[in-house]
Amino acid sequence: MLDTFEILTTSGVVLWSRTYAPVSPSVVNSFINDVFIEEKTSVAGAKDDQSAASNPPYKYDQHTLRWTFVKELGIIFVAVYRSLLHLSWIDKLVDNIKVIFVNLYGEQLKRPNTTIVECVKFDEYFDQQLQELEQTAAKPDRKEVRALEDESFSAEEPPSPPTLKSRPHDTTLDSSPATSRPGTPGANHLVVAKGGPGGKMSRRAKKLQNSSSAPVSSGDEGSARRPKAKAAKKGRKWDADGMADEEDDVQLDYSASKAVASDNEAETRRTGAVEEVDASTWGSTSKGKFVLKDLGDEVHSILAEAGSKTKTESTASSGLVGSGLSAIGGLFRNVVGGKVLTKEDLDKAMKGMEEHLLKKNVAREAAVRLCEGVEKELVGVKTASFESINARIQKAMEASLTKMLTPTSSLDLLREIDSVTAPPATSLRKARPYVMSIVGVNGVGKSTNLSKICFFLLQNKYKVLIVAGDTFRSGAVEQLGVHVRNLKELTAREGGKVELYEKGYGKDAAVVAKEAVAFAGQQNFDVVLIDTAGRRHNDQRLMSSLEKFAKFAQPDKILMVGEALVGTDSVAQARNFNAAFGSGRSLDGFIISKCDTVGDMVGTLVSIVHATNVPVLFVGVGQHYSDLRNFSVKWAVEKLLSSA
Ligand SMILES: Nc1nc2c(ncn2[C@@H]2O[C@H](COP(=O)(O)OP(=O)(O)OP(=O)(O)O)[C@@H](O)[C@H]2O)c(=O)[nH]1
Repeated sequence: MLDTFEILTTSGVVLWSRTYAPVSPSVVNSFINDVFIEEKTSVAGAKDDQSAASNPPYKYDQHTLRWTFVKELGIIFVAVYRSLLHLSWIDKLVDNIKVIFVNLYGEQLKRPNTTIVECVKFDEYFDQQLQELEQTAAKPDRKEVRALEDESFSAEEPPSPPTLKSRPHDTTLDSSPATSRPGTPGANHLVVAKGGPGGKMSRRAKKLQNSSSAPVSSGDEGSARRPKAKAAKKGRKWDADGMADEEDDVQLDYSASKAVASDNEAETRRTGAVEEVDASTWGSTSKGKFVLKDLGDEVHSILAEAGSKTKTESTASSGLVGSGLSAIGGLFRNVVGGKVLTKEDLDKAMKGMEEHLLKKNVAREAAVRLCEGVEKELVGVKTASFESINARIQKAMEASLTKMLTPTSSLDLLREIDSVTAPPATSLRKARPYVMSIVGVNGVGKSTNLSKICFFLLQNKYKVLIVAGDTFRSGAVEQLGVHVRNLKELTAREGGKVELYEKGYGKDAAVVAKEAVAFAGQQNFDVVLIDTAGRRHNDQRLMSSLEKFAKFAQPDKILMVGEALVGTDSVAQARNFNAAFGSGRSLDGFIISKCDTVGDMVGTLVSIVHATNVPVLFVGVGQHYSDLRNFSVKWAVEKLLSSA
């Protein structure tokens, strides 16, 4: 969609760029020449904070350029795309990127003798914004399609996932080449030299560098830019006895999957993906440890801060995303101020709120409970004016959601692990490995997210044993083996260590898990991560084996992976898994996977927390090892309350 984005000085020095499709250098050159040198399009009167939408688009050679600039710093932000396309979000992207970049590097660039500004981390911020805005923009299309296909569409249907993107510098989970967006060459993480000898990189030089490393155009840029569809994982069907209805009688032949694995490995080596992992792209150190960072929160707070500075601009016109509370406020226009609110006054508004939550994929029973909480908060409140009612309503909704989603105890995983693997000298407990197991229905992302957690632990230098506890589905052990090989390569230089414990197929998973935990103790592993077979939550027989599993493996933590796009089934899934481990044992947390595919329809996490009172620990936001985030209540509330 977007061909290239550049941040450059008015004299043509590229500070940072991201290229998705080759664009002739003459496009941006002539833009700079016409607009900033010859001033054919006047910028003299342009203000520092002029938004991209206020600047006339520049068109050249079938390309449209949307731009803005910061006069004080002499920096231009320009997005280039094919004129044939209509990118409704492009102005917002340009404006938000300007705000973020200036926030991050503005002060440095203002210093008189600045010679170097490291922009390595800016890739992440850019990706976050691009992904968020693309997803926001994709929503109306989905609705239109649904409206055409089915007039009676209900919010409980899972949304069709938007296209997935590859992050150029991330490590792919499946090791398949990241073809969707050609990677920005490493040198694009500019070391900006301002005034330093030999430090400047001209835009032209930059282009040459880009073109030498960017993939050759196929001549079909449209398709080249479209992410390659990933073959959907085939869900295994179970019969009444808990056996798979296919392949059972077949001699399991893993040669094919092994071939796939080695192909993937070869591809990984060829692309160098695993070589290029950079922990700083997703973790930040805290007391010497990496913590999962919440980029969305950070970006939103940068944007919100910038927005609050611009008092004259309304939230919508400031180009900020995620300003959902005001959208909800609209539901309550029927409420008048200056009176003590009664249940009757609020009835209509509560219905509107319920509908809104249903559209966000929140299960009905959870939506009803949330509305009750808000209503309780508001009945009896005396308000002076409409505005204050509005503010109270927004606050009450936010409070209700926040209360529901906020865990009641600390979820510091690393501290928990340390307390088990290295108990204080005064403790009577002996050091032992920390055991974690992952459960869930088929294909939700158990192995993938287990691997993401492992990557996180390896970044923190833990010694991890991954246990192939899916002794049932053909290929499951080999798939986990591929993850382990990738993780090994990734962390070879980091100091962490990971091994696979596997006993093939057909064995009792509970026994394998127990033996693995004992093995981990003997071999001084810090953490044992046990993968388990996917199972339907309403399959009594398969679910009952979880009780034995919990008894044998004695996990410190049992996490269930739930898909963000699952819909109303999430409540039953969460309840059944939570109850499957026998008396005295239940789930310890959820990982909500595939959040990147649902935009702001993140209601599933509300539904499952409501159903179980078990907290969400992590969210999966993509198909890379680094695409795991700590769950942020603020992030979720913002998404849930944004306009549907
Ligand atoms: N977009 C996206 N895809 C994900 C995410 N997590 C997992 N996936 C994908 O979901 C698919 C299934 O993931 P697996 O980890 O194999 O799922 P599983 O639950 O272990 O599958 P079974 O073992 O068959 O039950 C894979 O294609 C993953 O790449 C995520 O956060 N975002």
